[in-house]
Amino acid sequence: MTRSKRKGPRKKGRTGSPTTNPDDDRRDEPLQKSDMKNEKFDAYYRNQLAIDHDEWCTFLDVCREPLPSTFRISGSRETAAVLTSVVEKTYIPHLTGVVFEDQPIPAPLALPWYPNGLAWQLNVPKKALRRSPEFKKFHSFLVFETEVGNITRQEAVSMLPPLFLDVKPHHIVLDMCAAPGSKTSQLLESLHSSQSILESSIPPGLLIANDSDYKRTHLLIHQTARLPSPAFMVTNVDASIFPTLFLPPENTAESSGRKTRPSPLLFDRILCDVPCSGDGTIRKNVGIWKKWNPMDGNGLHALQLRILQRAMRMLRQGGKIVYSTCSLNPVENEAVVAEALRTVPGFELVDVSESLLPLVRRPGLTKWLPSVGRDLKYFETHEQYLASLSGGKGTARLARSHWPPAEELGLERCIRIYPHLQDTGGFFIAVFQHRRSTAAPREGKRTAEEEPEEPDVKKARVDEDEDVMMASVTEPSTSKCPEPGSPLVETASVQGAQKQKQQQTGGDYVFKEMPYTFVSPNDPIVENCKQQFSLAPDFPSSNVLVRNPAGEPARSLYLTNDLVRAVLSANDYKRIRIMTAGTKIFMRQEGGFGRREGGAEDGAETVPRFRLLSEGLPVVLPYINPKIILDTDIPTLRRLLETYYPLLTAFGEAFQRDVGNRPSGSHVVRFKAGGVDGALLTHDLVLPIWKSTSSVSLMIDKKAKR
Ligand SMILES: C[S@@+](CC[C@H](N)C(=O)[O-])C[C@H]1O[C@@H](n2cnc3c(N)ncnc32)[C@H](O)[C@@H]1O
Repeated sequence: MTRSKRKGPRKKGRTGSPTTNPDDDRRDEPLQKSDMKNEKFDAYYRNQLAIDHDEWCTFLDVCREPLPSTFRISGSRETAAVLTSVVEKTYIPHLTGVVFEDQPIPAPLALPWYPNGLAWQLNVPKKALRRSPEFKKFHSFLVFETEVGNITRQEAVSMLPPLFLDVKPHHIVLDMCAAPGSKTSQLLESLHSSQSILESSIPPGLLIANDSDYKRTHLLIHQTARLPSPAFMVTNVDASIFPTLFLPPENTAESSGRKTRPSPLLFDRILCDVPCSGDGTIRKNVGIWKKWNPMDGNGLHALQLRILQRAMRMLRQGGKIVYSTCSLNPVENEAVVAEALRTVPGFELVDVSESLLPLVRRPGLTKWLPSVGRDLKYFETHEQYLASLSGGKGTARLARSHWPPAEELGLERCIRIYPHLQDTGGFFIAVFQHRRSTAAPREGKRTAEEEPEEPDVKKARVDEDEDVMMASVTEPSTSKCPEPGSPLVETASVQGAQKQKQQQTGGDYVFKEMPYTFVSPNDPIVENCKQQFSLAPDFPSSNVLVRNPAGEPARSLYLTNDLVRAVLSANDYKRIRIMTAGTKIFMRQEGGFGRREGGAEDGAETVPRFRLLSEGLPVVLPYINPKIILDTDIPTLRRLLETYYPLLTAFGEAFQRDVGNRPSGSHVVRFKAGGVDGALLTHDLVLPIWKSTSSVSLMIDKKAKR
């Protein structure tokens, strides 16, 4: 066995991460193929997965092979189309038939089930990728486009849940266990699917991405930063007790001016990509070969179930939930799905056998046998298991729901992806639909009768308490995945429950983030920004917010859409533990003061100057008066990219004149598409600049400049 020479303590867990996620980019230490075996894994799954001996051998062989790299073209629709065509027409012809060190190297392959050819698989040894002249060039292209956010590395199976969720721009979406955010990014792209390369049309819908791990919410924020969205929020709560969110009371004609009660917010789409034992990632996390134990999955069942049940109670009628894991274990998959269907009425599994057709899959299991202990003791029924515990008196670790249900629930509609089917990791997906009641709901309007069984907060609490009790016999005291092979923490999760309660009641419990506060629409700074950029009268000034309790525009101004505004104004930020909301659009320029329009002529009435941020520009652009945008060309862009603060005199006459006529401060420039001296701009590029007395600077970050 090959071991690294690293001394000192081993990394905690399979990946050192609190959970397993196919997209966590850490791999275990290398392991020889001959060491890739685990008798328990073999014995447990050989009979569970309903595949014959030969196929099981192929399954294991593929598990011993490294996982191919996969990536998704993820920019706006136009960028994606341009890049796909570049890959197909420019790179693929050069990468076909390449031989490296006498080995034929396969060309990149479009994943046949991913819509519009936007996802690719690369089965190339690292050495060839870095050293073969053909692949080296392609590698640089991938690295560059990944840096600027047009390409996202993501495991093939991890791309599936968002596809099955089918998010539209008007949907209200919750991603319950979202960090580090690969699927969140995909959901965000769907929410913004109608946006073009230059302008974001603010989607009417909403995406809340949540994770209970505070540190990991920062990964989530970082990962989603390349698609700034006024329709996006990040929260940091335990998904199994995700608080009911409210919308403000409406003053409608029907209520004849009377204030109605706040209404609970129901979701159209919910993703439950729950923490799991992660043995489907064995090709990448080879340490699983050494540490695998069925108790890892047994211990997570209760938490997974509570997260799914909570999602079901927050879904509107007609809405969809995708439940997914990267585990092969039926106890974490079909057993959770079955118990959720049994306990929350009104739901069914969607038959997705005709969706994403080229995807090779296996149906969900209807029979399985849970196993207990390090020596894999199997029990046909829960009763037998209970009887085995010191004459029936021991503490139960497994619940009845670990075993298959007695009733027919359509579990074969679940999807199992095995590594050997199409050279991927292992994965599990179930798509739930909340059945509509016979009183058909009207599209886009959520009325009381459309609400699922449980918008009643009091009832939800009772159910949650029951679930917490159930968790006490089955669940590790932490909500994170146990280290594979580690003994389960079998004590009651009383502390966990107390912590959750504190969190639910908004107690001060370590939540130190600043609140978002809406700025008065007539605030002089907002007014000044509006005047400076000639913003159209319909610019949503009432959706501008800042991050401090006083609502003081001291540093940054953020913009949300109406729905995010509604959620922020009707819910205590501490109760829902808001990490971010909306998009940063303007930022105070240090040392800059401007005279307020209509103020005293002598300049006595001044306000701090704010500049437009590049990440906020696509959101603000539709409101900017086109007349104030400075049109220029590629040589100007080149000069601005090459030099940090080029003097005005360094530019062509026209640009010098146009900029020279403007006051110093923040401005917007459009670089027209076209080609000059071998440089080609395939589309117009609109970017912010800062003009000082004698120089101009492009206000984008270093990475983007590169
Ligand atoms: C499988 S990972 C999610 C991967 C993510 N969906 C993606 O695509 O990048 C599971 C996540 O659940 C989080 N988690 C664990 N317990 C949780 C809980 N009770 N509530 C919310 N999140 C939880 C973990 O911190 C982890 O980030």
